[in-house]
Amino acid sequence: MALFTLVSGSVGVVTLQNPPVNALSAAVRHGIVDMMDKALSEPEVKSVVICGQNGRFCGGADIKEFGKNMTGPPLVPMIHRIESGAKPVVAAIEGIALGGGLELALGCHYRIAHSKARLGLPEVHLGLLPAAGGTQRLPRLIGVPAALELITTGRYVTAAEALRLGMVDEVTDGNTVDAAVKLALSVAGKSLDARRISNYPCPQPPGLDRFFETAMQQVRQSARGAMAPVACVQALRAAASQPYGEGMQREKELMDTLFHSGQARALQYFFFAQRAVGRWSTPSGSRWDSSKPRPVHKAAVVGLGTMGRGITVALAQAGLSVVAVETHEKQLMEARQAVSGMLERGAKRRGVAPAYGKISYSSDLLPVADVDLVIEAVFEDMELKRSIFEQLSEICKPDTFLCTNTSGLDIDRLASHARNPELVVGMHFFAPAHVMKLLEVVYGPRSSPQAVATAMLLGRKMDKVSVAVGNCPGFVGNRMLKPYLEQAFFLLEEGATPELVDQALEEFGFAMGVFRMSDLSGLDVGWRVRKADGLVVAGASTGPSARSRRGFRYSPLGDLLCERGRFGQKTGSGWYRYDKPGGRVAKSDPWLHGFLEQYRADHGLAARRVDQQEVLERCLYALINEGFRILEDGIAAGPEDIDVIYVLGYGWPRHRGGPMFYATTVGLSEVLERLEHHHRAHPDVPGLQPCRLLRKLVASGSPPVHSWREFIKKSRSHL
Ligand SMILES: C[C@H](O)[C@H](C)C(=O)SCCNC(=O)CCNC(=O)[C@H](O)C(C)(C)COP(=O)([O-])OP(=O)([O-])OC[C@H]1O[C@@H](n2cnc3c(N)ncnc32)[C@H](O)[C@@H]1OP(=O)([O-])[O-]
Repeated sequence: MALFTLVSGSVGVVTLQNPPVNALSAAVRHGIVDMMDKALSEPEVKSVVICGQNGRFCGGADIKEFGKNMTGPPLVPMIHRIESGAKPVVAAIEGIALGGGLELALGCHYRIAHSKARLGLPEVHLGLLPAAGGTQRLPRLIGVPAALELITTGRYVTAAEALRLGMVDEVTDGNTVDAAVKLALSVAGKSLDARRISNYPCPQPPGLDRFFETAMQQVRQSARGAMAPVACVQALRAAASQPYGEGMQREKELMDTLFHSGQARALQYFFFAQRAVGRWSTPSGSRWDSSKPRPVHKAAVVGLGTMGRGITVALAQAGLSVVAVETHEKQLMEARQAVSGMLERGAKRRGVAPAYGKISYSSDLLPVADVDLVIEAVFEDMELKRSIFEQLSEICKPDTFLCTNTSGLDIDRLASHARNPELVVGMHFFAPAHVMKLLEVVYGPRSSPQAVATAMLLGRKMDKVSVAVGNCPGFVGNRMLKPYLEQAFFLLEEGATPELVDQALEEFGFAMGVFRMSDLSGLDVGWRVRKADGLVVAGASTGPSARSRRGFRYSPLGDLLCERGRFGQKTGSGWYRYDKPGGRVAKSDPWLHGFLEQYRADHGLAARRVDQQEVLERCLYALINEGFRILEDGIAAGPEDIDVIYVLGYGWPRHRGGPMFYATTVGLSEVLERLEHHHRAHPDVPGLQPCRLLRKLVASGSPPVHSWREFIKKSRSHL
């Protein structure tokens, strides 16, 4: 819908009305066309202002309409009508002008933005490109290099940067609509020839061909198989080398290749999945809309190792007062310096002052007595964490929330060492904690709905995407990682190499394959967990028991490397070798290949050819299968929770939607059939035995992913 009002005697104000973001739904497009017709035809109207209701200009095309038959007036002619009209049109940009919303503004003759507004063309994040003239008008307005960067990254710019780029004509701190009306009054009757962007020549970057070759190379490399960024470069190429009309035709052709693509569906699923996880629920019935969070103004972080430092920075950047505690004086000094550096760099990136004053440091726990919430981030050891929780229970206020950053230890066991177990939840951050968007909020059977709600809201305040998950070993992310890693080890035993496995996973879209990732995070991390689980037998022999644990297949390959001090990048060698300890560039290691051959010989294993398809099936389907078990156990409420965790925390390629969504693109019956195939070949590997929920979904005709939450609720009693 759109509203028309006449103000100051001669300015027609067209207001978009579609809360919460005034998306350009069919109804809104109808409204704009009708109100513009009215404004352009009524003689007393000399100029027009377009604005959005509720202090938001427009969030772009209505993404909810994409999967359906699109009706209503198309955007391109609607915007062309505004641009070619005889009366000046001013866009009053408050809050947001994104995607089709910015394209609408680019069709106007003038743009005024409020100083807090954000502008951008984020279509690439939805697997699309700006298809309402954005790829043709923006480069004509701000130049090809700047337009290319904004459109291929989809990043938002502040009003200040938009002014610097020439994207807007004015920025105001006051009432934007009033300022726009004032401008509209001042330009009424003036010629618009120089204000119609589509008539502008597109400035050519020097060495046009070279420029676009380089751009395409860089975009292909960072896209890792995503189609939309590549199409964006092609559309901008057309803008730089063809007349506007032909460029628009090219933009349409490219959009047609993207709009119905699997990648676009995956990325739009992921857009809504990130919003769905905020509507959390637990098997015990606690829910996001019935659990009232308690405000957290002052927090404490106990343990200032790598994670503790990142969490401290994220809290301070979110505006909280933080007490940062580290009992080792030397570590406290180093942490203080590191935190200051991180604050400074973060502040520079965001154009704000560093929040040094928000943090106070202490070498003992006493100063945490008055905080609202504590996040414990000490070394991953149950005994150490138990003593910290007991001390905190003595020192803290009775209603202080006690949270732990453990990446897999039993939350409820820790809660039993707290005075008020109901105030204990896990807040599992991902390294680097001040950068990674994901937060697993882990509730135990005794965690109160208010504790979960408070941690979820605090995560959002720290600009994280919080996902509520149940308590079990490894929670969701690390629990699914176990069968994924296990299969990778087994494939090495059967003849694969780390290079082959990693290449398959990286071509699938992961930033790093499983073995390069292990070298980065440190092989000793997994080794410690396997030791704690009683799986490691030092100096494993060559007999059959060496490759079996509790009756199931086990590969000691990772343990054997750790026993040789090969922890990965930090020691200069792991699955790959590096120039020096801490080196980042992985190189094939002849020693490792020799070691694998000897290992196979020692265990009577015959190497065979392993192809990329098998790598994907064994590693990804085992991970997905564990995802179904997690849904069956109620540890995650829905597939969106798992997919958001894997994309934001474990590098699953976003343009594949996440593990559970990906299973639907392959086809659940295909995933089931392949798991059965591999389980027949490896009956001693429970990770390959298809989960009952998967069988049930296939038996029910593989219902669409968005219906699984209800399906699981209904069938939980039978599972
Ligand atoms: C032709 C043209 O070239 C092409 C093809 C396009 O234009 S493609 C479209 C391009 N536009 C975008 O990519 C912008 C996407 N939106 C955002 O980035 C953010 O939403 C936001 C605008 C910065 C607000 O953030 P927020 O944190 O304040 O609230 P929220 O929770 O995110 O959103 C609040 C509610 O609004 C819903 N919503 C937001 N944007 C929407 C949109 N464009 N269409 C439909 N619904 C939308 C969202 O699902 C949520 O719903 P619910 O969960 O409550 O039911």
